[in-house]
Amino acid sequence: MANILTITLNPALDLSVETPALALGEVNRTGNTRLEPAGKGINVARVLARLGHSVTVTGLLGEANATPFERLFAAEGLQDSFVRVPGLNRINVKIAEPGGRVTDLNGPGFQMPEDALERLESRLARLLAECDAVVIGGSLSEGFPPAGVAGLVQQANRAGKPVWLDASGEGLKAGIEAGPFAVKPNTDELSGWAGTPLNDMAAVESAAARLQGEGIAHVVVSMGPDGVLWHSPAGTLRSRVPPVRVVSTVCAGDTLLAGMLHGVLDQQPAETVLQYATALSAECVQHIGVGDPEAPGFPTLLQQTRVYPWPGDNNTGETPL
Ligand SMILES: Nc1ncnc2c1ncn2[C@@H]1O[C@H](COP(=O)(O)OP(=O)(O)OP(=O)(O)O)[C@@H](O)[C@H]1O
Ligand SMILES: O=P(O)(O)OC[C@@]1(O)O[C@H](CO)[C@@H](O)[C@@H]1O
Repeated sequence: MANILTITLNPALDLSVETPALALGEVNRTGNTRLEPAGKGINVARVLARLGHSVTVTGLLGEANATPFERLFAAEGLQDSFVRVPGLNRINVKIAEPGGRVTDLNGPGFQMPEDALERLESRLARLLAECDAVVIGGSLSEGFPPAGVAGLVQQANRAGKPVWLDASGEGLKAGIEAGPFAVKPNTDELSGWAGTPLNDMAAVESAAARLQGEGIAHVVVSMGPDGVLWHSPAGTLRSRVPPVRVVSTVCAGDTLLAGMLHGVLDQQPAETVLQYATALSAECVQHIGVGDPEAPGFPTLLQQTRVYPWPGDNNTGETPL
């Protein structure tokens, strides 16, 4: 198993709320609610640890409400190497309605202190020497320069460590220019990068190919209920998820990324990698929180997840392997 470093620049406490159909402007009586330390890099770390990897979490962590994060890291066996900064980590609200509609209310996060990036870079100098791969996930806290993401990617590249990037907006653009090993945009993020709407598979495919043309080995496009399109050096594959009862799609992209990284590091056949990671993300959407490879229903989901070469023999991509 591998040593993996995940970087979260803007952690969050996720307040997940399951509610009957939301009535805006009314008092809504909710069902299950949960407050849990999160943020993309931390979510990815939790899945990787469940898959047996040794994981160090770093980035910037607001010290004013760090305690629940520290408890989670201890409980999940994650090595805590976060740089503490003054202020509060944001609270992100996730409203999950019947039928699987999720509304995210994501806050801006703490104001980044001037010396924080430098402190993080010097922390990374040591951490990079000890890891096999790096994940950079999520948005940037207030004042964090997008060029800082590029700097982190370059630092990892210089250390010879593959970077898996799951950012958005300007952070994603800057990170891509620095040449990560892999990126995992969802369709909206890919569309933002490409500067064009992606209304069908042909448009998604062509934007993903352009992105890979920037010198990125692996482009993993997550397409919600439409599965995944994966451009790798070995070719292009598409996966489709089995029908599942969706409770919350939050963390599905992080679970997918963790599953992909797990399989690629393990040098498994590409079809196996994508099938496993897609099935794990489908497991994730059936409950609040990250995907669970030990869930009783997971073997069935794995069996039902289809992987196809893209485009397929008949140019529809629908020929199962
Ligand atoms: N409604 C759904 N039904 C089944 N599987 C789903 C559904 N939504 C997402 N998934 C699975 O999870 C993967 C990741 O989902 P998505 O594309 O929504 O990621 P994301 O937007 O990055 O998510 P997040 O940022 O909340 O982690 C999809 O590629 C798919 O395999
Ligand atoms: O605001 P960002 O950093 O883009 O996304 C943050 C976030 O929505 O991503 C995770 C799900 O992927 C959640 O745990 C968290 O609240």
